[in-house]
Amino acid sequence: MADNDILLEASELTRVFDGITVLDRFSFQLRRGEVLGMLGANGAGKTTAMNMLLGLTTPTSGSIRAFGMDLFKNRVAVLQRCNFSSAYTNLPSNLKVWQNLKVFAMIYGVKDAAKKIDSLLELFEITDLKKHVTGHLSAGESTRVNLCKALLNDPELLLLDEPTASLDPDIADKVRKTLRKVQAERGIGILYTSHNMRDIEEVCDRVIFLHKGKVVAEGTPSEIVEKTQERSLEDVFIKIARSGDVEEQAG
Ligand SMILES: Nc1ncnc2c1ncn2[C@@H]1O[C@H](COP(=O)(O)OP(=O)(O)OP(=O)(O)O)[C@@H](O)[C@H]1O
Repeated sequence: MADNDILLEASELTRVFDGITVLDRFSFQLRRGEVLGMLGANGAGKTTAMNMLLGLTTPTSGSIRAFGMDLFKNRVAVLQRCNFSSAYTNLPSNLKVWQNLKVFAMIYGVKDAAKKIDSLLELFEITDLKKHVTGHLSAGESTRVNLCKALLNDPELLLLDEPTASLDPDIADKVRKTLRKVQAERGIGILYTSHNMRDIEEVCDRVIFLHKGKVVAEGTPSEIVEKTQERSLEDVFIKIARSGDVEEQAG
């Protein structure tokens, strides 16, 4: 595979907080056009890893390369080509939805921002929320506004932290399909966390399971289920969360 197919590469990322290792030699590669799921129980280290990949937390050791560049030495150049959305981060609450998106569009230097904002609101079926005050939105509405924000700069690399966490099943289904469509059309690489295994099976090409900061299983969702001889990805998740590992069965 050509090196420029690798959008993001974490090598031996380790983070120690107060003497406790919360990320332990975590390595992975994310390729252009791939959706990689990062799974693990509460406290497994996913948010710590996401924060490092956004340049917000420094690793105790290890390195991150994005688009072939060292993240910490080329933070601005890297972050211009990325974006991020989380169910748990809020946009400024006093602005209307379009004002918020306009501010981000200006920060990102988006050309023809009004048209871009309208097309993204339409994509996530929230055009009717354009003039609503952001702080008055429901959790699911504000999640979709956040996703609009995350696509404003046409990122090549997208970090999504539980993007469907607050969505009802109908909207979650639509959002998954929309994300998959946009991702396939534009060849975006996505790192995706979720506690919803349906989400993961539908959206992710490949997954990594973290337990106490260590990678304990890796592969396509169906490969992992087959190798571990569990009944479903959800069963694999529960097994790892409770016993810390899954045995891979031979043959
Ligand atoms: N700044 C910090 N100082 C000390 N400990 C921290 C800090 N940030 C995270 N931790 C610890 O690191 C571990 C991993 O936390 P992290 O938030 O990365 O887990 P997570 O996999 O995202 O969990 P969840 O699914 O609950 O969001 C936890 O035990 C947490 O308490």
